[in-house]
Amino acid sequence: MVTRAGAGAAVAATAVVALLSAALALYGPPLDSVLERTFSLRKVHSVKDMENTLQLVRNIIPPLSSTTHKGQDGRIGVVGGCQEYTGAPYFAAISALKVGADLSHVFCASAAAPVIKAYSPELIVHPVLDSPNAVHEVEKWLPRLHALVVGPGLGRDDALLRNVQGILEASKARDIPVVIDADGLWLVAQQPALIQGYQKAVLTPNHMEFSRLYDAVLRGPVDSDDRHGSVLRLSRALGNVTVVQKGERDILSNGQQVLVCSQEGSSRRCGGQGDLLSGSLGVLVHWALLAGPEKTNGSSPLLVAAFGACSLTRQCNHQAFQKHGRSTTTSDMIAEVGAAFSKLFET
Ligand SMILES: NC(=O)C1=CN([C@@H]2O[C@H](COP(=O)(O)OP(=O)(O)OC[C@H]3O[C@@H](n4cnc5c(N)ncnc54)[C@H](O)[C@@H]3O)[C@@H](O)[C@H]2O)[C@@H](O)CC1
Ligand SMILES: Nc1ncnc2c1ncn2[C@@H]1O[C@H](COP(=O)(O)OP(=O)(O)OP(=O)(O)O)[C@@H](O)[C@H]1O
Ligand SMILES: [Mg+2]
Repeated sequence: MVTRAGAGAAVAATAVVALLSAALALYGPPLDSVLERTFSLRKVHSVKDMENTLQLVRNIIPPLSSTTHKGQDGRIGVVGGCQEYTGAPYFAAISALKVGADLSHVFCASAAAPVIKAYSPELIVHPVLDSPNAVHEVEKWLPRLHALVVGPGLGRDDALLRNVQGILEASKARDIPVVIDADGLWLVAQQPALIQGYQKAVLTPNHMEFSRLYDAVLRGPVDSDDRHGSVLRLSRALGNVTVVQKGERDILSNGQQVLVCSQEGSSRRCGGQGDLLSGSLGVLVHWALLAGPEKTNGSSPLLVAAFGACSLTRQCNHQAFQKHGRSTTTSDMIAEVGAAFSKLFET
């Protein structure tokens, strides 16, 4: 952990922490009161809160043990990858493995499959997403998967999106946690009802994806002076689905709590960093739900998982930038996952 490691101010990480107890009603108290309490707490407790939230992340990480069998620490599926985009699903799926999942599957369009297979012998790649039986082909794997990451490199082809809609519906019916990113968010912006109220969904929009979703769900533009309120409002409007708005600081909310992650990264903004985040989050969501709220001290397991994935991605970015500067790419960041994970979580 950075502060304990003595890096002190070199790493600015801030979590604005849990505001309200689990006893809150579904839609919680008025927005203003949540935000007011968020910021008054934050002024006083930011560094302590950061440390406390990272401790909650540590609590959900399963210990390595000689008695666990292959698969127990996570079988993750990434739904994405088309003719244009093969890097994004690879980055997400390999990140899940590097964080500690045992098996990582990619369900992609047929044109993307040989390319993704050639990047890595470690991934299990299914060329099914553009098949007429796509939903069935993915559905038969669902009982063996702990979490899905939907959207990296998916593209916006209507036929593929229709199949992904079916896959999302099948996943919800089985109560499988889903992280929705990239073009998966495009689909959700067209049909918010797809994830409305699904408590095991986490959305990870970047700046543009957030604006699009906000506009689709709340029928108005984002107030750029009020990012925290905007994230809280979107989460509530979606029925308390967890939302992670990525940016200079990552803002996370489940409509009841707001967390802020400003773990020090770098100024390098190469493509693919968000894929590292969503792939890592797939594993952490599984671990957090397995651990349950007693390990997260009453905080939402999904929020704790999301805070962990944001901190880890930013720490990877920081470490890679120290070595490679302007030439840093997402592959350099993935090479840092092990060391970044140890630094943040294995103290
Ligand atoms: N190597 C690959 O295969 C990669 C593929 N990717 C895929 O590319 C597809 C499209 O993703 P995009 O992220 O481009 O989505 P969008 O097509 O919604 O575009 C986002 C746009 O927002 C802009 N933007 C980002 N942050 C901004 C900010 N703070 N202020 C203003 N503008 C901002 C970006 O420049 C980009 O043009 C997805 O399927 C995604 O997964 C990306 O993940 C990158 C890597
Ligand atoms: N201005 C910034 N300063 C520091 N970190 C940032 C900044 N913007 C984004 N990040 C971090 O970069 C990571 C990816 O966020 P980004 O907004 O680039 O996602 P994305 O556009 O979905 O990426 P991708 O190219 O993979 O699709 C997140 O961990 C986020 O915290
Ligand atoms: Mg993205």
